[in-house]
Amino acid sequence: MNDSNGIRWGIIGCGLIAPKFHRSLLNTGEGRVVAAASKSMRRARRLGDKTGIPHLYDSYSRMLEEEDLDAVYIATTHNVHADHALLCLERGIPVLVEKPLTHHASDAERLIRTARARKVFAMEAMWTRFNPSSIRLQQVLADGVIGEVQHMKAEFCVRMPLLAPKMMPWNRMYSPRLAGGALLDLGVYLVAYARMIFGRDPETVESSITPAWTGVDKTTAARFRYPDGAVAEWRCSFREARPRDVVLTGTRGTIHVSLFTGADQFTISRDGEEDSVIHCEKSGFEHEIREVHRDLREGRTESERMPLQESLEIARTMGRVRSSA
Ligand SMILES: NC(=O)C1=CN([C@@H]2O[C@H](COP(=O)(O)OP(=O)(O)OC[C@H]3O[C@@H](n4cnc5c(N)ncnc54)[C@H](OP(=O)(O)O)[C@@H]3O)[C@@H](O)[C@H]2O)C=CC1
Ligand SMILES: O=C1CO[C@H](CO)[C@@H](O)[C@@H]1O
Repeated sequence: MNDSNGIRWGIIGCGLIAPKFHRSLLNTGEGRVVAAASKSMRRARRLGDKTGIPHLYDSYSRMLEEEDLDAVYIATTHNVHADHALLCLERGIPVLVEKPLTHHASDAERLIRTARARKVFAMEAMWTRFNPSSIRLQQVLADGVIGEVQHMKAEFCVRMPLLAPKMMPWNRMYSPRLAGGALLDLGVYLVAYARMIFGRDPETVESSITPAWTGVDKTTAARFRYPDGAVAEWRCSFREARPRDVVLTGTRGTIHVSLFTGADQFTISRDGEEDSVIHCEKSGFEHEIREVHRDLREGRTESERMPLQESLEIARTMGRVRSSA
């Protein structure tokens, strides 16, 4: 499936995140990006100049036809993730699809049906789940260090200007056409986090949404209730620069986790004890990329840590957040 230089990746979508994926892949030492495609040759060349990716295309399909790729990283806007993943899956090419897997749950169903029918690997790039700190946190929770988790409070805020970046006609973040908005861009991490912590879908969903003038949400807040009485409350926003934290409260203590900045550690607090800081290996895309490589080498068509069914449930829960506001 790969040559002596490792797994051969292609990239669809030559925007901001593409060079980070390229760099992280090189850091794994397990593969390289051999081709990248954009709707615009100018954007493809700009990425090529930055990264040295050898083959650049202004057509996604032409790249898929002409290149011998082991996997494709889908890094386009949320509205077209499903279409671009399907372009690959229908040709039998595995995909790592940037979050959120799709805009609507119905598109996720379509994508998953095709991946399963063709027996081709597909995964949502929920990279935070593969960070060593997330894996360690799950072990700590499973060991009952803070007892049963009763409450999750999470915020992910990133201040986003409404101005269009130079190369784009309109900033994707605020565009309804491109499936922008804080929920799809940031809130998806928190919905996925709640799914990881509580291991199931919420029984009830309450939400409130503050729209930007463009129509997409600039802030979304929600409360999830679970059948055993546990509650997850979270908020995501393009209006504020911070916070980006999670606090888990269990029957025997609390855990503070930083999302993104400082995500390499978490702090456990228990009554009558000194706080203990658990330090973990550095976070980054490298962990999810290595996991994809392992899955591909071992012939799996889904990730055990980020299965497609879970991505579908996350997409459905985001639909419930939108409809309950
Ligand atoms: N994991 C992480 O930490 C991050 C993940 N992401 C995710 O990665 C994906 C891409 O994000 P990012 O790179 O920031 O996005 P960009 O705004 O940089 O755009 C990515 C690509 O989408 C297409 N696109 C963007 N704007 C427009 C437009 N106005 N009209 C038509 N096409 C457009 C272009 O594709 P083309 O070049 O093919 O024409 C562009 O290269 C998203 O799913 C996002 O959520 C983003 C940032 C961080
Ligand atoms: O996934 C993401 C992580 O954080 C970014 C901001 O810093 C977001 O915009 C992005 O889509």
